[in-house]
Parts: sequence; C-alpha cells; structure tokens
Amino acid sequence: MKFYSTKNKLLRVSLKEAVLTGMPPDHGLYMPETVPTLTPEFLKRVPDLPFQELAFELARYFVDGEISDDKLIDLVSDAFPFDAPLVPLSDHIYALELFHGPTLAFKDFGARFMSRLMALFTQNLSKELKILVATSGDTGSAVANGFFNVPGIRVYVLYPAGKVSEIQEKQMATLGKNVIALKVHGVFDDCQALVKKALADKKLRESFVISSANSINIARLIPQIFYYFYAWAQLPETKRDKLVMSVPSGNFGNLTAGLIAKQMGLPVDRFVDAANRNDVVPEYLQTARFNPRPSVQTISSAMDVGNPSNFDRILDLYGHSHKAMIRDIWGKAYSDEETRDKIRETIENTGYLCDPHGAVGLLGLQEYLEHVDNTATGIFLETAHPAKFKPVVEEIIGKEISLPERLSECLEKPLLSVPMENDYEAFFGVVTRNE
Ligand SMILES: N[C@@H](CCOP(=O)(O)O)C(=O)O
Repeated sequence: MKFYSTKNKLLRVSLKEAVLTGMPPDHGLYMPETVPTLTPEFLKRVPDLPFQELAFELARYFVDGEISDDKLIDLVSDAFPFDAPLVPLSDHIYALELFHGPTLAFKDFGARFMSRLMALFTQNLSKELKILVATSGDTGSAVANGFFNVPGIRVYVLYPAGKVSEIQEKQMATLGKNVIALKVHGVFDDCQALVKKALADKKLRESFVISSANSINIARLIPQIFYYFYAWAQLPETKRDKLVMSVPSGNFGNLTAGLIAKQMGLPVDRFVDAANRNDVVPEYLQTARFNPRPSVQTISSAMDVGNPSNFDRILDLYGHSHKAMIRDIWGKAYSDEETRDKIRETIENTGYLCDPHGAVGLLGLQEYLEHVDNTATGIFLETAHPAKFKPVVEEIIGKEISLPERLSECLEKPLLSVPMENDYEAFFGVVTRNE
C-alpha cells in the first residue's frame, strides 16, 4: 500500500515514509492510495473476532509488504491489551467506551499503535527521531505515555497554558526523560501551527528526523478504524442493519477514521459530527463554507480546535463535493450549558456517567435520532473517562467521583513543563538544543 498527498496524488510514499515524516513536504496529508474493500465473507466473520485479531486483519491491508504478519501480530497484541466495550443506555442507544487504555482516552489506540510502528521503522536509524505533538489535552497524555522511555525517540508535547484539565497536564508533564512538555502561551491552534511549521522547516529536516504524533500522521488514524468495526460487531444482530455513529469531534481524526471504515464496507448509515462551540465543520455541512477561526475554550476542551487538520482528508475522501459529504455526515454544535444538562439528565435517567466529550456525542446522536431518522440504532463514542474532567463533572452532578488508580498516580508528581511563548524561534531553539 502506498500513500499519496492530498495536495498531489502523484506524490506516493511507503507507509514507513508517511509515518516517519508525518506530513508530505507539500503540506498536504497522507491518504491510502486505495481504501481496501472488505468482502461480505470477511464482514460475516467480524462479530466472531476478538479485538486484537480484528485489528491484525484490518491493519494488514495498510502495512501490506512492509511488516511481516509475525511482527504485526506482536505489535497489535502489545498495543491493545485493553477492550472497547459497547454499553447500552437504552434499546437503541449505545456508548462505545474508548477510555480503557492507560491514559483513559481514545487516543491510546492511536498513540500506542503508532509508537510501536515507529519503534519498528526506526530500528536501523542512526539519528534520534524527534516527535512533535500539539495537544488540547488527550493526545498529549496518550503520546507521552505511549512513547515514554522508547529508546531513540524524543517527544515534544506542546499544550496551551491553562486550557487543559489538571489531570491531563499532570499526565503529560510529569514524566520527564524523553518527554519534553512545553506549556505554550496561546491556544491549541497556536501549538498546532508551531508543529506544522517545524515539520515543513527544511533547516530542521536536514539536521534531524522529525515526525508528528498528531492525527495529521496517518499512523494515528489506521488503528482508529479498528474500533468502528468492533463497535458494530458488538451490537445485537437484529440491530446491525441501520446504524448511526456519533463522533465528538475536534481535529476530526476520529471521524475521518470512521469515514474510511465506511468506505471499507462498515455497514453504517450515517455519521454525526457532534461539536462544541468550535463549530467550523457543522457550519460547513450546513452552508458549504469553511471558515476556520481561533478556537474558544469549552468544558469539552480536547475538542477546542478552530482549524481542524483532518478536514482536508474528509474533503479528499468526498472528492471535494459538499453534496457527497452531507449524504454521509450530519453535524451539529452544542453549548457548554447543553453539555452540562445532558450529563446531569443521563446519569439521572440511565445511571450512566458521560464525560463532557461523550455528552456532546450523545446530544448529537439523540437529536439525529429524534429529528432526522428514528428508525436507526445509534452509537456514540465515549472518548474519555469522566474522571479526567473531575472538577467539571463533579460540579455538574453534585457528587464526588473516584479516580482510577492509573490517574491518581501522576497527581502526586511535580510538573516538569517548560513555559514557552507562542513563537517559532523559541520552539526551534528547544527542538535543536542538545539534551
Ligand atoms: N483533541 C486533541 C487535539 C489534537 O488532535 P489530534 O487528534 O490531531 O492529535 C487533543 O486531545 O489533544
């Protein structure tokens, strides 16, 4: 399988090159040259496959010819020692819990797969690999955890000062060693712009091997395809025919992975793009105008993205046709007030505690099922554990929630982050410094 740039379909590279460079030199994004189509026989087998086996079977299409089956089996077994259970909230609404990994967010799927892939691809590399990552909360923690202590790799995590939860900050900024946390005076989009500028910087590229662990890197998206199939497979057979999946969205890597899964043959009728007040994509879906703008802070902070990177991939998947895109995606944005009410109402009515991101997903799903199509079964993605947003969630439900042990461990440790201005020269200086 080769990967092309969304800016130039003639530019084709191997998976290794796509993963180790993160982004094509023309500032596009890498896409698989063909989206593999699954046979009906394969789909029939999917419900019988444990997650790791399903991950192996699906990953094979993308790593074709570059990683042996033996190595790939080891990679997926090591990357995914946790589950992604589907939890019913009613007879037609289900939560896909993606927070059972070490940092309690869906980003663990992408970060752990990617770190192992990169470790394989850099085995004979004489230089250190520098991974640059911008985060509004969850990516940073998952990447820091996934790459911590990996020999030959140094990670630079850029996060916006004061705009991630206390727990997220502790998760990414207390590790030290090969994980350098940079607390940037700015918003997430500033961090992302610094990373993209560095990836395109010829001077840096000449001296170092540089890549990104954000969802601009195709290695983050491939493993996210797996859990869409796994979710569908966990539904009772009678409910698998007409499915709607609601994806809380920020940088749109998660939704892009779902759309690729649909093109591969996942029987999903439509996706819901559930957004917070950072609503440039729902706005595009409604108006056909894409108007990126600075992000605003919300209680679903990991989705505070004003210029989502993966929108270009979604455009590419639909041949830049708005008409084609809205056949597959319906989008809506929700306020913090609506998110708070949804968390409160859901725990009161069903006993299920959503995190703010999952609550946005549930809001979108319920509105879709009530007003667009009431005959479908719905799954919303519960992307993070509610304890990651403890103060916000406790204030909403009016009672304390306990912290899973793997979260409380890092709370005792001191923050090691380095403050940094939103300034490329400052970032360049940090990345080029000899540690
Ligand atoms: N939601 C993100 C923002 C970065 O997105 P990514 O999917 O491109 O890594 C976060 O939690 O940091």
